[in-house]
Amino acid sequence: MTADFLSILTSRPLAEVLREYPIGWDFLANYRLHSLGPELSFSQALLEVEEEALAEFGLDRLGALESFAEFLEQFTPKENPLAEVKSITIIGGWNKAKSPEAVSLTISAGEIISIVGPTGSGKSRLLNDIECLAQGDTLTGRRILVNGAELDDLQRFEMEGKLVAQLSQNMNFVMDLTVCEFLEMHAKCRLTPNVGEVTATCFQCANELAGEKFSEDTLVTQLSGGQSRALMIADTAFMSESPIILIDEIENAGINRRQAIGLLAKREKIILVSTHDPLLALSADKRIVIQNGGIAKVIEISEAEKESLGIIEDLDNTMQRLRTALRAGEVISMRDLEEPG
Ligand SMILES: Nc1ncnc2c1ncn2[C@@H]1O[C@H](COP(=O)(O)OP(=O)(O)OP(=O)(O)O)[C@@H](O)[C@H]1O
Repeated sequence: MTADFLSILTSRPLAEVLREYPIGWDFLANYRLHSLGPELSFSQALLEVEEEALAEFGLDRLGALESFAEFLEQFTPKENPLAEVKSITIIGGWNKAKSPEAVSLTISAGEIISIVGPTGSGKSRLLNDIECLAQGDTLTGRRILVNGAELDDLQRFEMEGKLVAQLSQNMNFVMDLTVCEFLEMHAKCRLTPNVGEVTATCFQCANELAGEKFSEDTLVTQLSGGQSRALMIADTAFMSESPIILIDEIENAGINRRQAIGLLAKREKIILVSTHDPLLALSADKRIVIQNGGIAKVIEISEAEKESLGIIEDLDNTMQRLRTALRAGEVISMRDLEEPG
C-alpha cells in the first residue's frame, strides 16, 4: 500500500493528490512544504527544496518521499469489510428454565427491531449477545451469524467492537469541548471526508431531535441528558461505520424518539431497540418478545398496529405537553388533557 502511494507521489501532480487526499496538507504544513509547485509531482517538486530545509527535520529527499507515502497510507480509510454487513441472524439458545428457544431470526440492514418484555426478562442480555457476537458461549447459548455465516474466533475478534455501536441510557462526557469541537474531533478520528459538512449536518440534526436547543459553542459537559443523547444519535447516524446499532431505553431521554430511530434506520443500519415504550415498540418493523430469558415470540408489526400509532402519538404528545407544563410550574386543568396533540 505504501508502494501505491510512492507511485502516486512520483507520477501524479501534487494538486491532484491533495484534492483526493486533503489530509496531505497537514503533512506538508508540518514540514513547511505547503508552497511546493502544485503542477509537479511531489518527488519532482522536492528537487526544488533546499537539502538543509529537509535536514532540519532529519529528512533527505528520499526520506521525505517515503514519510509522505507512509503518512497518506496511515490516514487513508481502508476499505471496511464490515460496511458490507447485510444481515445478522439470531439462532436461539435456551431461556432461564433451560427450555430451548425455537428461533432463527434474520434481520437485514435498514430494519428496525424492538425488544419488549417484563423488567428483568433478558432484553439487555439479548443486546449483549449480539454485541459480543455470541457463538453459543454465553449463558443463553445463542449464536449470532453475520451475513448468514458463523464467525471463527479470528473474525469474531476482528469484528468485536467495530460491528456494533451501543447507545445506552447514560451518556457522560468527560472532556471540556464545545459541541462543535467534539463533532470535529469525532469526524477527524473517523477519517470522515468533508469534516465541515458532516459536523454541520450532525449539529443541525441533533438540535432537531433535542427538546431544548443548544448552540455549537455549548460545552458538551453542560448538555442535558436528552441533548447528549440527541448529539450521540446524530453522531452515530452520520459518522459511525458500525452497521448495527443497539439502543437500550431512550424513552426518558426527552428527545423525539421516533425521528431518532427513523434517522438511524435511513442510514441502512440494523437497529435493535430494547424498550418499554409502546410508541417505540410499534414504530419497528418487528418486535421480539422476551419472557423468562428467552425469545418467546417474534411479531411482525401489522398494518392494524401501525394504524394505532397515530392515536398513541396523540397520547404521547399529551403526556409530553403535561410534562412541559409541569416543568414550567403551570397548573394542570382538564383542558390540557382534552387538547389534541
Ligand atoms: N437465557 C438466560 N439464561 C440465564 N440467565 C439469563 C438469561 N437471559 C437473561 N438472563 C439474566 O437475567 C438477568 C436480567 O436480564 P436483563 O438485565 O437482560 O433484563 P432486562 O429485560 O434488560 O431488564 P430491564 O427491563 O430491567 O432492563 C440478567 O442477570 C441476565 O444475565
